[in-house]
Amino acid sequence: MHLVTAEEMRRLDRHTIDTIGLPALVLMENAGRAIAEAALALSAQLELRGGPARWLVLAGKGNNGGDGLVAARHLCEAGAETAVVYAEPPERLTGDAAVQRDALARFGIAASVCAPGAIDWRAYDGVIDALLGTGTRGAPREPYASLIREANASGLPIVAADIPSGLDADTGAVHEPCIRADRTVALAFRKRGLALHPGREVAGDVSVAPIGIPAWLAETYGVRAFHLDEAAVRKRLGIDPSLPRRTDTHKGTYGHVLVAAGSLPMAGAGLLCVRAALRAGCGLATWAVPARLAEPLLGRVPEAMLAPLADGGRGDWAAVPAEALAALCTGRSALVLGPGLGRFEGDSAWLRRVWEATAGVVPPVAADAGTAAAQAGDTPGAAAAAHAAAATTTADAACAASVAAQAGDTIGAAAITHAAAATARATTAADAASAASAPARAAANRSPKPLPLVLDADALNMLADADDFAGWVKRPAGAPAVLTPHPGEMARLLRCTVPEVQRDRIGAARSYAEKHGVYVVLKGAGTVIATPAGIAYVNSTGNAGMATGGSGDVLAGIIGSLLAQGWDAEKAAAFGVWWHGRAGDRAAEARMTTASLMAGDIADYL
Ligand SMILES: NC(=O)C1=CN([C@@H]2O[C@H](COP(=O)(O)OP(=O)(O)OC[C@H]3O[C@@H](n4cnc5c(N)ncnc54)[C@H](OP(=O)(O)O)[C@@H]3O)[C@@H](O)[C@H]2O)[C@H](O)CC1
Ligand SMILES: [K+]
Repeated sequence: MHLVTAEEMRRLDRHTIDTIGLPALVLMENAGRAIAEAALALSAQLELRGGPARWLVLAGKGNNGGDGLVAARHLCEAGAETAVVYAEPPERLTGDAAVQRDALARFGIAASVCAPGAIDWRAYDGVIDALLGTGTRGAPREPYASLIREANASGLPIVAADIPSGLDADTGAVHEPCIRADRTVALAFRKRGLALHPGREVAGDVSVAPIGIPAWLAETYGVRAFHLDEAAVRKRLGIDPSLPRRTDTHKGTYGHVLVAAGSLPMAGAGLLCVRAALRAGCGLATWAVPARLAEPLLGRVPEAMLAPLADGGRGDWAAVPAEALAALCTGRSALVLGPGLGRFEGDSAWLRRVWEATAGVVPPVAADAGTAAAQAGDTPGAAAAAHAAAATTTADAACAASVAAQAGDTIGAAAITHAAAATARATTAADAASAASAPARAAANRSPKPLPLVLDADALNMLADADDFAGWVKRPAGAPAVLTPHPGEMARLLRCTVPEVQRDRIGAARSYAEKHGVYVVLKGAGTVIATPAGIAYVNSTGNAGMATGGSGDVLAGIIGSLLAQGWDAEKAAAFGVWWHGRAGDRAAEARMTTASLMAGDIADYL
């Protein structure tokens, strides 16, 4: 379940040898035996030509090579025809690997030294790659490089010891050349590079073999990266993926998510997000949209409620005050903001007001009436009043009234209805404001209730453009922020390049999460989830068919829905990502090719 770096592995290795007292040769013996067992299991599946399986072990000069030599012995004992090719003259082997070299010679196993082009690959049924392990630095040099190329070209099944030779154990970067394994037997712990792309593609089926290093040692040494598979979902996150429910529950038990998403050219983003949120189990979902979109969207998701926000007839968010959205948050249990939102003038400051309102801070409002109400501590009232002040049409003022009403704020609603009437009488915006301000000012003294927030898509670009993010209010424990950037958005947030993000995805997500106290979901193959406490998960589910428009909107809806159901952010983000990938895999299985996958299919297979 843990994902370790080469350096962490060395420390765990040393502790086991020096403090626990298991000799390194014991670890190597266990390692080699596990590799041999994996090879034998693979032979059992292969259609061999009748006789015993013929295995070729490629051995480097380090301990990875030593593991291979042990595997050769066990294969031989199990009746397989086994030969060893050393990448370097065997006298260069030292320490435990040299012990194994000598034992191998006395065992009577055929061994030769590599001469590029001299191996008759047709004489074997499979290859054990024990050339390079966690001691690799940079791209394989000769003669390792030639052996790797020949092994790949042989078409024989390859079992890699610990990692495929040529793979960067820490980052998942694949050097040229790199072994393309059918199976990898990771020793003691899965190395990070086996979970991260592109390393994951060259590793084949990965299994983790216990070799005598206790799993708890990883915790002691502060290993805080995890492979997110079903075992981790169950054991580490403590989640039963069938999400059983108590019978004596009702829709109110499962939270109410508010999705603020969609604009004229991208209304579908909101549609996907809301549908996914409902499929992910929230009791209620409200979809806030620019008012112009409301009518065409009526009935498209009959299970969700629509909350039209006065938009001056534009069909986008440019004229929607942040306070109007903040007002809608009252009575909701999570907000998803961003899918299909678009960009507009002053949007970073707009986002800050939503951020602060959802963090429990009274947002500063533009209009006098709003300011007065805000000073009275009445956010929905303030928002409604500000909204009304900004309203220039009867329709917008009426829309503001509906916002206040939906927020459950009857005083604010009354204020706005008042304002709407004022506007309808063709009075000025100032009249509307003053009509609104009195009742709003009289509103009860109460602080806005903080709620969890998911920021996706353009909301992330707004955040990236905010020069003052470090100064934004820190979110209280019950109102975490989950950010779901793709690598481009992550690069903008970190002010670096996409290749820099991709070179160290765990580091990128983790550094931003720790610095800003947020949860980061860095999307892409092997999605990384990072927490403010420095814990990171690398997801194991999903497929390339999910690289399609709307897939991220579905994910944001799932995470928002889980947050609305009261899940803590680490579980909501990690399980949400795993479930999203799992649904994508199930959807792909139902089609002829992953290429046919559409984002809506993912929501359908939740
Ligand atoms: N996990 C455990 O506790 C155990 C792991 N075992 C296995 O040991 C390896 C790590 O072994 P190590 O000896 O540290 O390293 P390698 O075998 O990977 O590499 C050895 C030498 O290879 C040379 N090297 C490094 N980079 C390159 C390169 N790019 N091209 C060619 N050669 C390279 C380097 O020698 P130099 O002379 O060049 O410095 C290395 O010394 C681990 O992966 C497990 O398989 C134990 O067997 C059991 C316990
Ligand atoms: K290897």
